[in-house]
Amino acid sequence: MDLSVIVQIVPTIAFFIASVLIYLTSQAIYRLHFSPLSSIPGPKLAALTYWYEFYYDGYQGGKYTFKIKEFHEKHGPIVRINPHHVHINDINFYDTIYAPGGAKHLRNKIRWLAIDLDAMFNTYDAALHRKRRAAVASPFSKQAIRALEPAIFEIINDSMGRLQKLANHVAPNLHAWGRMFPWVFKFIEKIPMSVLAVFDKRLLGADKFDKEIGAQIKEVLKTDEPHIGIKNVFHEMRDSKHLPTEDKCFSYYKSEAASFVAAGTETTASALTTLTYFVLANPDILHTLREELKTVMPINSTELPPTSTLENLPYLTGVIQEGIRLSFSVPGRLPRTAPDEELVYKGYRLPPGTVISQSSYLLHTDEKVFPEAFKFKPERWVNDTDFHIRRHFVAFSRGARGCIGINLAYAELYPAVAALFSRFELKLYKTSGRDVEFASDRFIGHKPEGSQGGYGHGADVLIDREHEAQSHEPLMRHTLAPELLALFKIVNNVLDLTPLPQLQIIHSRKY
Ligand code: HEM
Repeated sequence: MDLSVIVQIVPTIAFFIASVLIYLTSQAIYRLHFSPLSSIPGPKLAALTYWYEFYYDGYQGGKYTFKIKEFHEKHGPIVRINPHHVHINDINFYDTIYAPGGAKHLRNKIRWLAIDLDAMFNTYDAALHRKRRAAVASPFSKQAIRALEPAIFEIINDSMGRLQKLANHVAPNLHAWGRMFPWVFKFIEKIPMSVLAVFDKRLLGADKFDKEIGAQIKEVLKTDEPHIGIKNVFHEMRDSKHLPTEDKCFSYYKSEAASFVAAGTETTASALTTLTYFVLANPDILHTLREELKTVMPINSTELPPTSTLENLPYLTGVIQEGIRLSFSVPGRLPRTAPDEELVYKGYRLPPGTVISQSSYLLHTDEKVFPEAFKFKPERWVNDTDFHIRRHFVAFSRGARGCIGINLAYAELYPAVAALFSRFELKLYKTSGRDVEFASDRFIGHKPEGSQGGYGHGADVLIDREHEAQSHEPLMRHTLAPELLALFKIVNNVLDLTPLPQLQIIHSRKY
């Protein structure tokens, strides 16, 4: 290059570098010394740059939640975890953030979350969210879910029957590649599933789901007339007076269906597999559970008592609560902002717009509330007569953005657990506590790399018949949860679609 050109561009480059340095230095000084959050305790590096959070969550893979726990141990109940985000670990301040009355506090973008469907879950505008949620509130109400009980039982009985039948057959153990590369979904969303299925036969299930769901939606969209008879969620949305007209379309319904599948399967399934592991790993727990179940249902019977009866069983309730608590389905920060309000926590002023969160992982492993927190102890719920630990239980979050599927989750779990442990004698096979351990927070809690849960969603619980360890082929790769969602007619065949936790039954016999 001509020397005169170099002489000309050097000052420009120097100016550019100097400007960047001045900008970064002034930003650093501001963040550390002048930001309204500068007095909040926490590591200086976290206050200085987002790269700190990214290092743990992006580079190390979902590890920041564990680091945040360490920050709290060192700095107390309030810490600054990035330049604009304050994390609090105090149940007494939980409702102030999440359930302040109405939808005053907005959900902030969940960092590193790959899925960005235009559905209720990802709606950040409070007014729009209210309308979208109101449109589906009724089918998720306790009353509506109760009305589905016969259908839920039918599906559970069907699943148990298939479990029995499948016990002597061998099925392939599929590993969806989406497990390893969740971001791929961002791209594949744009490509028709039928095209993708040509390249990966494992996506044939997804293609089938895509077509079925598409056909259902088209059918619903054929007319504007209110639906008579049993409604599915699409009828509910179409007939809703709350849902904005522009949402009453094919693409929105499809996004919402995908969001329900994502939010409703992995979470419930993870609770079911986690509790299955712990119950089978602890013969005393299994024994106590069965003894209690015997009081309301004959062993070996396909008749299930009403869910309301099962809900009154204290030990079964304890088993389910511990399963949900220790599955760490949604373990991390659920960021909120208070756009028009200054919040004050223990004298620390958090100006309007500050991103604030708490994490269920921290609250659910607080030794003062849950002694021996990582142990599966159903009795802690039985003895919770003063509702002390129930008050600290936030697996479903709270408030206007709390889980809409909570009633469905319990309506699935109670009869499923009752049926599973009263009808089958099961034994763990090649499964240890590590396979259900929470190792990485990717919005959904993931299991350790190399475990049965894989470095991805959910956990596999391998179950074996007591004395027949010679043939250990996995026979079943799903939990009941996805099937139960079919009740809403939004999912017909998700079993081969999603990288779901696998309940692999080697063999089972009647108990
Ligand atoms: C054990 C099972 C489940 C757990 C632990 C769980 C947990 C959660 C949590 C923590 C949230 C976020 C709330 C927030 O940001 O404050 C959430 C939201 C949501 N859940 Fe669940 N969930 C479960 C089952 C289900 C089921 C069965 C469905 C049924 C489709 C479902 C559908 C949803 C939806 C649609 C949202 C978004 C709500 C909104 O943005 O208004 N969940 N869930």
